[in-house]
Amino acid sequence: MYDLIVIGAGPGGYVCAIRAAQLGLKVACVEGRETLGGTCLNVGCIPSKALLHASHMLHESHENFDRMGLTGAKVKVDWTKMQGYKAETVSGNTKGIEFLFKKNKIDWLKGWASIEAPGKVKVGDKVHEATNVVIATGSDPAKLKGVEVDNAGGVIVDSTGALSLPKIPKSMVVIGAGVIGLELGSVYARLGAEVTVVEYLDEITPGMDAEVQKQFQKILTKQGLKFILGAAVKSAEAAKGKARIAYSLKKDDSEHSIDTDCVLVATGRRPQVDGLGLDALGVQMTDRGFIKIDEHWATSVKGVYAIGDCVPGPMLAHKAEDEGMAVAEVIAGKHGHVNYDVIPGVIYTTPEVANVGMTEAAAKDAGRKVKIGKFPFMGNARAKAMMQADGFVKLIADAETDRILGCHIIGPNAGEMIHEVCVAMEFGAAAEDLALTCHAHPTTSEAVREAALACGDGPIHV
Ligand SMILES: Cc1cc2nc3c(=O)[nH]c(=O)nc-3n(C[C@H](O)[C@H](O)[C@H](O)COP(=O)(O)OP(=O)(O)OC[C@H]3O[C@@H](n4cnc5c(N)ncnc54)[C@H](O)[C@@H]3O)c2cc1C
Ligand SMILES: NC(=O)c1ccc[n+]([C@@H]2O[C@H](COP(=O)([O-])OP(=O)(O)OC[C@H]3O[C@@H](n4cnc5c(N)ncnc54)[C@H](O)[C@@H]3O)[C@@H](O)[C@H]2O)c1
Repeated sequence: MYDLIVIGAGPGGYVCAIRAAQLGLKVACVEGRETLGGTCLNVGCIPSKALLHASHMLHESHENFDRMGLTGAKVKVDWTKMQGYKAETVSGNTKGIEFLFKKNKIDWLKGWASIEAPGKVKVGDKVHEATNVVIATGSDPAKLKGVEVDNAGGVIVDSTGALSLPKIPKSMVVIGAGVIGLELGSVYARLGAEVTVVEYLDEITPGMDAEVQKQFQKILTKQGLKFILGAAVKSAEAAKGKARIAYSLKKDDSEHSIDTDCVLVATGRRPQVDGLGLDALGVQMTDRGFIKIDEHWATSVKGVYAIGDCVPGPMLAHKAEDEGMAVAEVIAGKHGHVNYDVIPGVIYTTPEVANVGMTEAAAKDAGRKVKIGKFPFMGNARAKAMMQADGFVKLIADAETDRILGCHIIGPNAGEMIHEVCVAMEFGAAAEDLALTCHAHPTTSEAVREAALACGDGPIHV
């Protein structure tokens, strides 16, 4: 008999299991994959960042090394070796979780789970009992009507297939200008593919600050990505190692097609709850197929909780991790807490794009009077030395109280820099608090301080 069985060992599930064990509970975690770590470690965050890193290095060597006085033979790509580097990065991390499970005395129940009744989890032929069950089964790529994904074929693929293509395609069409489409589209553009992104909406990265969207699209276009916006994909068909994509433009309903070597379908993800037996158990779901939870991550069935990508909210590893820790605290009789207003989002392209809190439009829609402090990386010495001075920091503060409401960064190290704003927001800081904080020189973080100064008497370096 366990105190807790967690179903799914992604960032939500494995973090929940570890925290619960640290709090003294007897814990098991069920995982059907061969390795722990879920989507994120196996076919998501980690392998994509390995390919982004390697392809960024290649791009630097081709585009910037010579300008820095680094000359020599042109660096070439060994795709098999790059895949090996990616696999090693993944296995280093998944084995790390296995070690942490052993260290914390968490039983890994190998196989696919279903919930027979509250407190009864079936894995294979065996039913395990627990006082509490946490569902952390994550998400899968969403299907697109008229487009059949075949990852093994390597022509029409989703993100999982795109991480392991048999060869670098000469051309690629990405359906969807969201995070996955732009990260993996960037990888293949840097590796030499001609990449065209077809997006249904009139702008890229829906939900992001409008100024960042425009600048981001401009920079990616400069890097060679082509964009077809306001276009609804109707079908994609594979034949003889190639594919034809048909789409219509929303503005005039005109029909078009593109022939390409590879199609990446990146039109979002959907919660993965099949086979768990939630219907029979009476677990209430939302209209969009997510598990309904209350403010303590409890489902409608007593003793059954849910976290991560299978519940509403941003589909991000760190959001899942935070919920994992919080629900473990709740189950252990403590106070779990997640501040959903301060969850950063990062796109790991070059430059990186990072945000936290409200966009300018959202703040205004909510009836807030705002001050905007903007600072371009052109005025930042470190960014210039790194040859990455495109982009800016945009800080949004309440016009009356000066309290920070949000921050949007496009530029070098944006994904690291955003955290000083997250901490400031957690402490309820004003823009002036950031402006008065000494920042080391020369760092890209100085741009955040300058944006905060821009909310007051003005920045120094523009
Ligand atoms: C290409 C890509 C790149 C990404 N990059 C980032 C990034 O850089 N940063 C970021 O924050 N997010 C990123 N994400 C999103 C991130 O991967 C998810 O938000 C995160 O993995 C969600 O964690 P989770 O624990 O809820 O679910 P998952 O990681 O999906 O894990 C769920 C686990 O449950 C297992 N499971 C499912 N059903 C059962 C069952 N019945 N029995 C047993 N086991 C089961 C699955 O096998 C899986 O291992 C990326 C996603 C993709 C696809
Ligand atoms: N760096 C990160 O944090 C990171 C990286 C990768 C994935 N993720 C997470 O994974 C999830 C899925 O990512 P994603 O990029 O697949 O989804 P997304 O929701 O970010 O983007 C999907 C895009 O596809 C477009 N689209 C939908 N149907 C279309 C059609 N028929 N034709 C053309 N365009 C269409 C949408 O308008 C949208 O812009 C996201 O929630 C994201 O948070 C995060």
